[in-house]
Amino acid sequence: MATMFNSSLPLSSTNTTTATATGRLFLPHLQMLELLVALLVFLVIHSLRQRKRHGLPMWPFLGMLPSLVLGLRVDMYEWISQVLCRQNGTFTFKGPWFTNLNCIVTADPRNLEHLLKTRFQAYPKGPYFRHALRDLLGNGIFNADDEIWQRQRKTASIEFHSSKFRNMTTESLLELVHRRLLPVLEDSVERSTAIDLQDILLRLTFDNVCMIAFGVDPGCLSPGLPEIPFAQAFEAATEATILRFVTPTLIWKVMRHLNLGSEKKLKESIKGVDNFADEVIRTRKKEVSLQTEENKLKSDLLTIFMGLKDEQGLPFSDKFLRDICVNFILAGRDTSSVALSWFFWLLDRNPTVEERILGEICRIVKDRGDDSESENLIFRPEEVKKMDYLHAALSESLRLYPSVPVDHKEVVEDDVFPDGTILKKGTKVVYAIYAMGRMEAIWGKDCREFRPERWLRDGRFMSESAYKFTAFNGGPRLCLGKDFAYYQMKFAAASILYRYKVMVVENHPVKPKLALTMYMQNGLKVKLCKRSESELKMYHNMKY
Ligand code: HEM
Repeated sequence: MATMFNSSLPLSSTNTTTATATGRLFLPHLQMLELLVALLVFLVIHSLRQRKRHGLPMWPFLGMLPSLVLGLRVDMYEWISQVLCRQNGTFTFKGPWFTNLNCIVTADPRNLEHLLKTRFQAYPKGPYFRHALRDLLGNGIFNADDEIWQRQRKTASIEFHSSKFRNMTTESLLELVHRRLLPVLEDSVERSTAIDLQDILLRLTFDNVCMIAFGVDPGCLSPGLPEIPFAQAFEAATEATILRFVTPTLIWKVMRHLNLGSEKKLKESIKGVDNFADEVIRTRKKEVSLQTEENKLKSDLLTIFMGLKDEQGLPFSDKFLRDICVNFILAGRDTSSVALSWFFWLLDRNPTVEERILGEICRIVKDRGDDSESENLIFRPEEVKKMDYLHAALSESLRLYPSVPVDHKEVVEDDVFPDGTILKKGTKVVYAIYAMGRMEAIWGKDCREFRPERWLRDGRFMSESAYKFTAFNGGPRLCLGKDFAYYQMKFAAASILYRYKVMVVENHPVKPKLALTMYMQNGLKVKLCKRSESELKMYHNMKY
């Protein structure tokens, strides 16, 4: 037993020695582990406590990126709106240390007025934005600052307000709506098929803006809805350009140098855009040199800028002419169509608003005093102007679903916002237009309701401050196409609504797409139902 016991002693002593040695070996590891856990707990608590001060948790190295990623997975615009509401309208976003994602995000009308008007010179688009868009937009109005921007703005502004230009825009729209849009819609009724209204409206405005900028009609909105190489190249070029905003600058620059991935696609699609522009410019130059009567009557932007001289008294280069036209196409190609898509979706959910719009249209038609057949009825410009309720409903739709959901600037010297936010030179400023439409502090308790009446006083449309309703930007860079866009949307909407009831296909998923313009991610699938004469008569007699 003793032997057994004794013999077990050395064994047990060996065990103890081994255990002690192992313990000694493990102890530092255990302490390390404890230390790491403690550090982690401290970091989590510290990061989450930062949420109170900054609006979002701040993680070491990653900054606020994890919250942004979560926001992207749900609904980015709603996520920004919630953070801004919590932070009283402004917060500082801190990206990971290795990126250039740091920026100040604001939805405070006082700050908007400050950066868009009062201190306009201190808040240009800035080099970050300009570099990312340079390959596609060159030195065009949308992408220019200072004198280059000012000269284009002045010339284009004079043109946009001339009666010759206004006539051209209204006539080209009338042609497109009556010869192309309505037949395509009628065809869907006859065949009883659902259509993607967003796609059709995008085609309409693309053709329209090309007629305004280049004086040519690419024919996207034609029977059979053909694929047009220029439109496809333009679409691909904008999509590839947007990717630059989510890729670290150094990486997309290397990709461009090596002609890889999205940068390769961008190069190819820009070539497609340039080929089309070069051909149009060459042909127009020939026509201008022949001085034909038809040419003298042309009032598209290309023809107008061709007749002008630069500051040295020389004609503008072909590259500059191309930049001017491409920028206008980008500015006007999808903003109105996307706004109209959200508008028709909102009408589907708010039938009383639709009824009031129809009541207004029918009263205006009744005032004509003639027996215009509803099928062939063409709204006159003075009638479109009288449609105050429709104007209010479109503004309300843009308040909730602005075509440009966020915009941005870069401050060129140290500054302080009216709300006290301190900005260092070079800071990027994002103004959250979508969030502004959903702030109780700006629009009141019913800010999330679709209520066109908020825009009316005694039945007449009353505009809001451009720093509160920022869908068209404000200050010196206010959207140049604003008046035309309202005319275009009102004319197209009234022409459709007067003829058809637009019904969104049941269970069609509607959500915004993450892009520079707020498209509907899955388009807008609708079925149209023709309105009968008796239904229209009922609206003729409606009191509202
Ligand atoms: C619902 C329709 C529209 C909306 C919501 C809208 C909105 C805007 C916004 C937010 C900007 C400022 C963009 C920025 O500077 O970053 C802008 C600028 C501009 N828009 Fe519009 N737009 C619309 C339609 C149009 C149309 C149809 C045209 C032309 C035919 C047009 C021409 C322009 C131009 C040229 C600029 C640049 C102005 C400048 O920088 O001086 N827009 N628009």
